[in-house]
Amino acid sequence: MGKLIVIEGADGVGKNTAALGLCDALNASGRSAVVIGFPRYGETVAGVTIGRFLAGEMPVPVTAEAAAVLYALDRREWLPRIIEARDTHDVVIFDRYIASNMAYQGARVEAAASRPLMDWIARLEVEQFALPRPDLSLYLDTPWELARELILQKAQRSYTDRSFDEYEADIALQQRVRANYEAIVAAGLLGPWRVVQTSTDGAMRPREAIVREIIAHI
Ligand SMILES: Nc1ncnc2c1ncn2[C@@H]1O[C@H](COP(=O)(O)OP(=O)(O)OP(=O)(O)O)[C@@H](O)[C@H]1O
Ligand SMILES: Cc1cn([C@H]2C[C@H](O)[C@@H](COP(=O)(O)O)O2)c(=O)[nH]c1=O
Repeated sequence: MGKLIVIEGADGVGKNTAALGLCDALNASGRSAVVIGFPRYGETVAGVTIGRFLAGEMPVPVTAEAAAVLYALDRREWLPRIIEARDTHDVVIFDRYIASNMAYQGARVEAAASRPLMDWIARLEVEQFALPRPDLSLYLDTPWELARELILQKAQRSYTDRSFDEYEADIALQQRVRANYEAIVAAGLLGPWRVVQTSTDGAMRPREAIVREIIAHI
């Protein structure tokens, strides 16, 4: 049964780039690896709905609880593929997983309700939806000014033509998301966790250096 490795962090911190680089490096070294990213835009009922609300196209407000259930459902709809990937590979790399839901939706409620919502999401996804726990999670720590520049460099997205989607456009939300990730890592929720500093002197480290550090943690 393959190991489950999660790459986490705020928007635009380089998760997808690191996940694909890690996958290539593992495959080149003779271990079979595959990347599964969430949300599954356009591929699940929940993923289609998530794309719509991130694009600002939902006719009704999407509360933190409603969004949390949709993101969890997106993973539950994809669970057979997760199990198949785990059964047929040495390593399954997730580009976002349950901690994304905890950090983001926990940032969309008032401070006192944040930790209870994060704990509720973890129970929903692990206990009710039977999603497997990660073997190791890596938090990519990228300064937010740099992450915003990287978001602008991203290729065209499937779900929106905007430069910043609804969550990316909200700078205060992004700051609370980062604080939540730091709290999740410090408390070891769905851990173990390792933190990877992705930049030096205000610039991104080369992708290969980030991947080497992640492999050392694995
Ligand atoms: N180490 C790096 N050096 C230079 N550019 C990078 C590096 N990592 C990522 N980038 C660039 O930054 C942009 C965002 O990267 P990426 O898509 O990997 O971020 P992400 O965290 O997955 O974003 P999102 O949260 O929005 O899905 C891309 O254009 C990518 O090529
Ligand atoms: C998986 C997942 C994601 N989110 C949030 C985080 C991002 O702002 C968006 C979409 O992710 P992307 O990497 O920019 O494509 O959704 C979330 O709140 N809960 C989740 O489970």
